[in-house]
Amino acid sequence: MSGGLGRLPGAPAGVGGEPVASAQAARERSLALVIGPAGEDGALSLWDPAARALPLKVDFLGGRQGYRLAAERTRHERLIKALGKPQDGRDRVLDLTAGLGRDAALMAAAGFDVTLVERQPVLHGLLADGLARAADTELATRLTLLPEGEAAAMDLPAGPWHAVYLDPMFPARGKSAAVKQDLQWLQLLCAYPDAAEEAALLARARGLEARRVVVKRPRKAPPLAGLAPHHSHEGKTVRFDVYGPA
Ligand SMILES: C[S@@+](CC[C@H](N)C(=O)[O-])C[C@H]1O[C@@H](n2cnc3c(N)ncnc32)[C@H](O)[C@@H]1O
Repeated sequence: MSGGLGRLPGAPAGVGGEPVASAQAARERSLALVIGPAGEDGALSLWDPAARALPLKVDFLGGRQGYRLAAERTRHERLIKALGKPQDGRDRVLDLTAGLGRDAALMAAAGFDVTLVERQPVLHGLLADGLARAADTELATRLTLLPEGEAAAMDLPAGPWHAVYLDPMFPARGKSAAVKQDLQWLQLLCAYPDAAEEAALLARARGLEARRVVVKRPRKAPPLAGLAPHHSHEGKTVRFDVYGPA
C-alpha cells in the first residue's frame, strides 16, 4: 500500500505491515496507517496516526452498523430484497468479498448463515477479531470466516448456496473529501480489480452451486465484468445486480 502500514505491539503478525513501537513512531516515519489494539475493549483497529479520526474496527455488537441490524428492519434493505426469501429454513450465503463484514452482518441478521471470504490480510485480521469479540452472540453463530484467501482460486465449501454475494472495490466518484474516512482507508489497502480479475471473480461465483449471484455496484457503474444481469434492485447510490445460475 502507498504510504505504508505500521503494525503496533499486540497486532497479529499475519496482518502484515512493518513493526512499530507506537503510533507516534509511525507518525514520525510518515506511515499512512497503523493497526493495533485500541479503545476500552482492546479491539484490533486501524487508524491514521496523523489524524484525529476514530479508529476503525469490525463491530458486530452494535456501533456504527447497529441500526441496520435490527431483524425487522433488514427486510427493507435492498440487499435482502435482492437475495430473495430463504427457502430451506437456515439458508446459506457465500460472501466472497467480505471487507469489513457489514453486508455479511446484515445478511446474518436477516436469517442467513453467511460464510465470509477475504483476501486482504488487514481486513481479514479485523474480521477475525470482530468475530472473536462477538463470539457469544446469536449473530456470530451465523457468520463463518474462512482462512484468508483469493476467492477466484481457493477451495470453497460445497454448495448448495442460496446466493453468492460480491461487492468488489469500485473507484469512488466525486471529491475525495466526500468519500467516507473508512472507505479512504480501505482504498489504501485494497487494489481495484482489473477487467481480468473482475471476470475471474464473477465466473467463480457463477460456477458455484447457487440459486443466484448478487453483485453490489455503484448505481451508475457498468455491470461487473460487463455482463448484463438478469435484473437489478436500484437504490439512490447503489444497485444490486442479480444473476441466475450460469
Ligand atoms: C468493497 S469491499 C467489501 C465491503 C463489504 N461488502 C462490507 O460490507 O464491509 C471489497 C472487499 O473484497 C475483497 N476482495 C475483493 N476481491 C476479492 C477476491 N477475489 N477474493 C477475496 N477477497 C476479495 C477486498 O480485499 C475488500 O476487502
